[in-house]
Amino acid sequence: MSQTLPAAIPASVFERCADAIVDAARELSALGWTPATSSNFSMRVDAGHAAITVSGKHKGRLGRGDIMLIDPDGHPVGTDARPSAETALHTQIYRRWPEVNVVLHTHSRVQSVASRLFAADGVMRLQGWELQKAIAGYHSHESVLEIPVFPNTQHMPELVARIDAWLDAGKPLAAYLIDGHGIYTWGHDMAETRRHLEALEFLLGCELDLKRLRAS
Ligand SMILES: CSC[C@@H](O)[C@@H](O)C(=O)COP(=O)(O)O
Ligand SMILES: [Zn+2]
Repeated sequence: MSQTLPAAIPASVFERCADAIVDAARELSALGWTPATSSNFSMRVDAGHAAITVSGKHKGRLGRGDIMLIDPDGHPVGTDARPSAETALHTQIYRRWPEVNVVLHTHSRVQSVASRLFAADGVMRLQGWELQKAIAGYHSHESVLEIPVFPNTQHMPELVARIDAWLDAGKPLAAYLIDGHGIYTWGHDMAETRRHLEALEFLLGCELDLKRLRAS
């Protein structure tokens, strides 16, 4: 894929973003969280652009050429490559939080099973776990961390509207699950977003273990 950059974006800046995405994708894939071309990743490049994974590639085997530039509406910039099918979820996050610079979406087994198990409640309520403090803004295990589970759909505007409705109701949002699909989380930078994703994977896994043990 060839990427022409707008004059305002130095090649080194785009390449730094692309490399950070490729490295994270490879590591998350090695954990088994991106099976079979699933998952997508992005990073804000400047106020008017984000770098995002192209659609349909195996995320464990990406190169710099598999990362493309989009505008705030998710349209390709300087390339005819096709951005992630879920680009609208990334641009929504950048629109809603100017301080967010990275979005990670994965499909781990734990995330997928948890999304199904808590879909009927519409939310997964986490409380009492020390690791909740790994999520920005949560300072105690006693806090309540709500992870909504939105119904899956191939129609992104529907999903975007549900997420907007949650936020417009004034509810905090650090991540969300999509039923039978996976998780989205975000952060100020790659390190913070990776921390969120790892913490959530751990917390979801603990909740699943508890459910299993209590049922036995
Ligand atoms: C291969 S199934 C997963 C996709 O449908 C989708 O949910 C996903 O995460 C990856 O889509 P992509 O368009 O490659 O970003
Ligand atoms: Zn997905």
